[in-house]
Amino acid sequence: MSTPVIEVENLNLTYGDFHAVKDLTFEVRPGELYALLGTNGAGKTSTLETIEGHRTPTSGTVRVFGHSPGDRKAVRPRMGIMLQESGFSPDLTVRESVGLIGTLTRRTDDVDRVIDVVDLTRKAGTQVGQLSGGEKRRLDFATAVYGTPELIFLDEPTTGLDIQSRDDLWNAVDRLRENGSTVVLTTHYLEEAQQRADRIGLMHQGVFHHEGTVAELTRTLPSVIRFTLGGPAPALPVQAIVGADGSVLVETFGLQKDLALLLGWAENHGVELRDLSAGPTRLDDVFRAIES
Ligand SMILES: Nc1ncnc2c1ncn2[C@@H]1O[C@H](COP(=O)(O)OP(=O)(O)OP(=O)(O)O)[C@@H](O)[C@H]1O
Repeated sequence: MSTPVIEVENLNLTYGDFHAVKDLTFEVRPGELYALLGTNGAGKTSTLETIEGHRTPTSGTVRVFGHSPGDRKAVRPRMGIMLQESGFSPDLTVRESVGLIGTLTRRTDDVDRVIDVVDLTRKAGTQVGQLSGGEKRRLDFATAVYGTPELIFLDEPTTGLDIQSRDDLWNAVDRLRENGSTVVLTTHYLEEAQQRADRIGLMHQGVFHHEGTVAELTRTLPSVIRFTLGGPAPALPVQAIVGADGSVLVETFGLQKDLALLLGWAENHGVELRDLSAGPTRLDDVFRAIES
């Protein structure tokens, strides 16, 4: 098996008396998209900052490409970090800011190519202070694109982006992955993680509540069928929770069988199942199960 890009072993981080990350162990493999998710204050940022070399572990070890993250020369040029706020100077233009990424990371790329990938060509001469929120976010993304780094950190990359910009960003991420980049993602948009992550580490209060593929995470929970009844209807053929507004929720470990029963019942009685949806448990439900 190939060497992991990131290896975290028994990582502990404390702030004074507060134990923020507790004996965390995981690895990220080459080419993977790994999503680090969790409740507020779970310890995701603390963990990422340690991997990025900005924070020293209280105990435990972290290796990136087999090196300590503190070994800046060996590690820094190989990783692109899109923070929630990159802190580009408001007085610099987009082109000057993108050029700075090359200087800081010691990676090489064509500045105009990068500006084109993040769709800021029309704003290349505009000062950062005059960009909209979404345009600033796209400029932040340039830090991950510049020089096609082998390892990319995306910290809530799509927050504040409209749908078109979001799709563009994910297309650009797909291209980086085709070039072999490994991606570590944090997001509060669980659908994005569910659709794109190879594996997910779900943190809560400093430890992993779950770790594995999306399928592994959701397998332990029942599938869900939802629909709404427009009016009075005969007794349902399966166990369900029926709301006062006619909304129906069926939780089942036999999705195909129960769905067939419901469709047959609706057909026989001429009942319309409005807004019908059926599928495996979503990550949102896994989160709700943790928090409750
Ligand atoms: N510098 C610090 N000093 C003291 N406590 C801190 C410090 N940084 C973080 N913490 C605490 O450590 C815990 C983990 O914080 P962290 O920012 O890693 O969580 P997170 O999972 O990124 O949360 P969120 O989703 O809310 O951003 C929190 O309870 C936070 O209050």
